[in-house]
Amino acid sequence: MPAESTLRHKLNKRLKISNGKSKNENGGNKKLLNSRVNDGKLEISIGKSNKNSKGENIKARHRAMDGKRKLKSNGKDNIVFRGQGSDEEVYETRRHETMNSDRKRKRIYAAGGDAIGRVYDNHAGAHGKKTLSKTGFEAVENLVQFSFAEQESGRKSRTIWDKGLAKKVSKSKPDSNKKVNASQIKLQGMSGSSLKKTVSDKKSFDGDSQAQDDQPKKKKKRVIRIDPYDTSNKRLDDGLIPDENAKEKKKDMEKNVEMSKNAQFRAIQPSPSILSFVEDNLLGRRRPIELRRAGYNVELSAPLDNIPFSTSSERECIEENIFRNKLEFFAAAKVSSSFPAPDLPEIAFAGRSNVGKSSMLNALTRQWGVVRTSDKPGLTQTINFFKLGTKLCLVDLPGYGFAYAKEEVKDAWEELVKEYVSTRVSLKRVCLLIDTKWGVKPRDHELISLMERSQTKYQVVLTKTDTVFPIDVARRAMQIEESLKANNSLVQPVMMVSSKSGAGIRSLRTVLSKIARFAKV
Ligand SMILES: Nc1nc2c(ncn2[C@@H]2O[C@H](COP(=O)(O)OP(=O)(O)OP(=O)(O)O)[C@@H](O)[C@H]2O)c(=O)[nH]1
Ligand SMILES: [Mg+2]
Repeated sequence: MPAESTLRHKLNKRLKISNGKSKNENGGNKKLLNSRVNDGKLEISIGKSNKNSKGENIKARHRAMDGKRKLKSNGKDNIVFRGQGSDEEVYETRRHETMNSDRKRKRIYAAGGDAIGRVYDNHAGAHGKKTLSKTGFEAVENLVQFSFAEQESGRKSRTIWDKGLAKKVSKSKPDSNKKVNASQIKLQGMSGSSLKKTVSDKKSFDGDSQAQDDQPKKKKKRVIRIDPYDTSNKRLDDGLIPDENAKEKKKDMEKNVEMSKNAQFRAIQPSPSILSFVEDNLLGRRRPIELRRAGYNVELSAPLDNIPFSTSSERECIEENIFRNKLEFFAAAKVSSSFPAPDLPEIAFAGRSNVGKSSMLNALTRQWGVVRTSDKPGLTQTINFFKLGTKLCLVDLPGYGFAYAKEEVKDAWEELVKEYVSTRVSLKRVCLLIDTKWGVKPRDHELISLMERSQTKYQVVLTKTDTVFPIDVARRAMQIEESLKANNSLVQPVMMVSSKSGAGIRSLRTVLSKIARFAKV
């Protein structure tokens, strides 16, 4: 072992060499201020002179040196070597038993090539005065050896002597100017978990030491930063924001469901027969120029029906004789007991309110104004019976679903309609009107299942086809045909009409006139 004076000299030299940064910051030099051997231990004082290079007094800051890079020691591993100045840092821990019991919290920071040996004993108290046990002294010696060895040889693996225990620590290329962050640290025999352990060990040690208890403990203030826009930790019943979020989410979900329904609808491939029917009858939204090119008079109220007005002479143009007859209202019923005698075959028009039932009667017979219509749902509130000549009766039913009427009144209409379609003996066909835009709704399904049960023949008629594109008319027809394929009472195919443009009306007349021709009461 080198003489005490030699070591003191070397350590002092190292402290001065390493002091570049501190000097810049504080204007003072760190050095071994004092040392003495006391009771087999070397006591050293490390600090800065109060004078800078110009000779002016400055306040010494003992712990300022590389303060950011402190590594806390613990009770067991009470000496830490820190290598700095190359692109890795080396930590060496010393066993607890190598230290005197009252010298447990010693740390040595060794700064690699520009090694800074710092040994301090918190127990010693005063700033600047550090005591070093003999073993600690050896550590300093080893540190000096290590630093010199590294500088001189520049080896790729370095050896640290620590009380006869040699440890090899792999080292990448030495670069004393490069700063090293903690992630680059290679620690032999000390994993992250053991690092954590050192902290807890330190705590337990603190608990044992009476001297440590005497010292006031510094509590770090925990700063909690709250992000005002982050509602992830908010309780649901905390306020309005989560509720609003929930509502928005619900809306989004509903929108997604709606979107997926739309996507499903757009994926429907109509059959060639439906597509050709749509084109032949000029169904769907069409531009006037298109109708003109096809030979229709766009000045007429329902140009595609090609019949200008509703005078009897003009009605002679209707292909089907039965629809040339005058349409006459003869009975209205609010209850089943008010139904007229079932003398004529009846064709009824059912569907949701405002779907266009009454308008269809007018369009079929070309007699505008006989059946009252309105854009306000719920106009027709009774079952209205109309004679068409002496061979057929057309029945206008009240609508179901949304209507401007009281719930109990609407329920009564619905019950009346259900009773009529399921019990009326003279009823030969129910035209179930479906708005092309909206398709079949749950109330429609209710009526369909009722007609299936009562084996009432029904015909699906898509209305208001002029409000959607031709392809969507075809898709809707295809969709309904597909969904109702299995129903026995359904009369195929699905009809498509527009009372406004007159599209498909002639085809519907043809279908219905056959019923009148062959039906027997
Ligand atoms: N664009 C368009 N509008 C139509 C068509 N058929 C009917 N309408 C309109 O739809 C509205 C309702 O027509 P109505 O015939 O009264 O309907 P409804 O099914 O009898 O209604 P309720 O009697 O309330 O059940 C009216 O404003 C009509 O002008 C159509 O083919 N195309
Ligand atoms: Mg009506």
